[in-house]
Amino acid sequence: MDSIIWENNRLRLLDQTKLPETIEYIECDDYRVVAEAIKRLSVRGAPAIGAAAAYGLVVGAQKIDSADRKVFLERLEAIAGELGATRPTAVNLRWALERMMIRLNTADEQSVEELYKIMLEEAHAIFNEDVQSNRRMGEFGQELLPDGSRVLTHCNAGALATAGYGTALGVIRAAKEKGKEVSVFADETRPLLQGARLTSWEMVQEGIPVTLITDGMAGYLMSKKKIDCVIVGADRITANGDVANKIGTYGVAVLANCHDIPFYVAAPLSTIDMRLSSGNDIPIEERDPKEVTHHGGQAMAPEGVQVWNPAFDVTPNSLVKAIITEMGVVYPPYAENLAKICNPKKEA
Ligand SMILES: CSC[C@@H](O)[C@@H](O)C(=O)COP(=O)(O)O
Repeated sequence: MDSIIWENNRLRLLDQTKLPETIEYIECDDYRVVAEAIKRLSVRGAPAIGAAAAYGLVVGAQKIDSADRKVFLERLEAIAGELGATRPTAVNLRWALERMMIRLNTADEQSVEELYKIMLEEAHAIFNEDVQSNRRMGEFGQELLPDGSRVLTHCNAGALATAGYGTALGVIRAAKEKGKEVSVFADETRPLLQGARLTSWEMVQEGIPVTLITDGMAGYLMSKKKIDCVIVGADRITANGDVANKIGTYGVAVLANCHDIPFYVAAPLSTIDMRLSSGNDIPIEERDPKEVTHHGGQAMAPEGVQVWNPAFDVTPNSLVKAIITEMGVVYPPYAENLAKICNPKKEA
């Protein structure tokens, strides 16, 4: 199921908040609609919000009524600022918008029509490269999964969270495509249930055996020796290999390490933020307390209760067995080995 569609010069985003019950697309005829879709998690997952924002900028350009290059670029800069402010943790959002603006600002082309064409090409490139990266990650990552592997995953790092195919779930799909029998345990992922609503849905669609558990069951599941490895995606990986991902990931990593189970992270280079030296520097989004106190419009907690609702946590590099990227599987020491793939020239 495509979550981001560009067709006839229009952007459509699958409304993931409605899954698995309803398949409904949001018609994005204004960049503000895209910004709102990112904020409310209609489109979500680090690479997906990067690609959606790149197309969102193109949607924004369609309504700029000036043929003056300078004015056009200034307005786009402001739109990029608004799109980029929607969610702070996933670095792919900023990465995609910066890439778009750099391409535009360094273009030799002068007319606004030409610039529009260039930005559309760049958005398509961001989208297509993400699909290719996921496939390559799948190729590399599936080698870590022996036949018969039982894999635990957290949140949703599948096709829905990317331009297509998936990061963590892409590795599992690739193993299946190689003829291996793989089965998945999916944490439901409180509070917004991306694991229950999206991961288990994607796995059912793919014909990959999946068992849904509540987040609190992961430790007991591991103690019963039912898990061979954990694979999750990431929203941001810092230069030292610390990993920000959906809240609850850190707990899963601690449990996996206690049970001697390898904990893998699958993420494209666009998720690696070499500007930050450690996970302490990652901005962690805090969301509406209602996401914790309410479910399906019904209260699950007394009115007035205090709530803390960070959407992500940081897993320290010491708990991460390997990071699966489109450039290969990276092992510790991460500071050294991530630098080699992210800044190949500097390191050569
Ligand atoms: C391939 S996506 C990896 C992560 O973006 C994913 O695990 C995650 O944490 C998504 O969080 P979300 O809040 O649903 O956008």
